[in-house]
Amino acid sequence: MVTASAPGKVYLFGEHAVVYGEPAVPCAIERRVRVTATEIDEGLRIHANDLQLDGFTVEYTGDGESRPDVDVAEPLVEAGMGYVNEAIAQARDAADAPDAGFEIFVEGDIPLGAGLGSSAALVVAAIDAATGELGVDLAAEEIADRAYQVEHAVQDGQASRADTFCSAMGGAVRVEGDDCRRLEGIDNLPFVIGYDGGAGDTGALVAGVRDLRDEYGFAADTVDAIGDVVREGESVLGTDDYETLGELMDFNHGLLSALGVSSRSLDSMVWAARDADAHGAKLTGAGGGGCIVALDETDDALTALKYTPGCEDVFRAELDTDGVRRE
Ligand SMILES: Nc1ncnc2c1ncn2[C@@H]1O[C@H](COP(=O)(O)OP(=O)(O)O)[C@@H](O)[C@H]1O
Ligand SMILES: C[C@@](O)(CCOP(=O)(O)O)CC(=O)O
Ligand SMILES: [Mg+2]
Repeated sequence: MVTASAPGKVYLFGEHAVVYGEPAVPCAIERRVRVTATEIDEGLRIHANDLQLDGFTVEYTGDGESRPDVDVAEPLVEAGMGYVNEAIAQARDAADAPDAGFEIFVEGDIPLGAGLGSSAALVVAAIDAATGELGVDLAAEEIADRAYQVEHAVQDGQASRADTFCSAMGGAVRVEGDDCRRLEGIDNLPFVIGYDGGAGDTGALVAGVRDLRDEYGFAADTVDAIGDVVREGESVLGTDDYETLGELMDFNHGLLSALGVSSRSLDSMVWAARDADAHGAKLTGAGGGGCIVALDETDDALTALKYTPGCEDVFRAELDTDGVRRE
């Protein structure tokens, strides 16, 4: 039995545009998904108690034939199970053990579908735990690469390497196309997260931006402009110039909003944080619903968000310098 864990992340800058080759800077946070893998004779048995479909907790045998005993639409079940199935396929491939069976337990403290990268953390931890159980130790870079293949497959062929690289390596990272690197010397940034209790469908939101970009030249320009914001932000990263960082986060949110991926509750949390004099605030991840990230070293944004209608939870997120690790 091997247990591995991997962190979630917030995007300081650059989500969505990173799918089209612009740079992005995600930062790993101290919230994790833990996966325990035990080799069994055959098949795949998954216990994912955090995964609630219409109020049911799901347990199922991922052998391609049986399905959860719940009355929900097949596509929902497939979407929910796709990450673990594909991660285990990667682990079998990496360990050259195509027939290895697994019992998998998943649990974590990252809200699902909320822009904090729970999918990447799940896939990274699952690949490490399952290969570890088969006696194979993959380098973090290889886990990142295999986890990217999984997100790419599950998100219908549209994904960047950002979430999976960040989760595997930890810390603040910079991703531009296939060029992935860790950023050294980044101190803990004063991140405050607001969570509306909702979720967005990453695949559908990414597809929406792609369609806008195909239809309108100015939407393509908006994606390019996000890249410009990231490049500008990089020049002050690692300094204590939170004023400029915050201003650029605000700009980044405006551009994401123009691309149609914000929502009323995300906007109202962003404005609550700004009204409380946070340096800046933006949605994080795919959007549609879920989380915003604000930059504020005081308790003002935290307190304001606590009293913001539509904000269900608010917490500080510490930068996690550890990526994937065995527990
Ligand atoms: N703890 C978990 N247990 C089971 N499935 C999980 C868990 N964490 C994440 N997932 C999978 O990842 C999906 C969320 O991924 P995604 O839509 O990309 O949002 P995000 O990565 O921002 O959380 C969930 O719907 C579920 O399929
Ligand atoms: C929108 C995107 O840039 C980030 C998605 O992040 P999350 O799954 O919403 O945490 C997609 C991607 O990079 O693959
Ligand atoms: Mg995700």
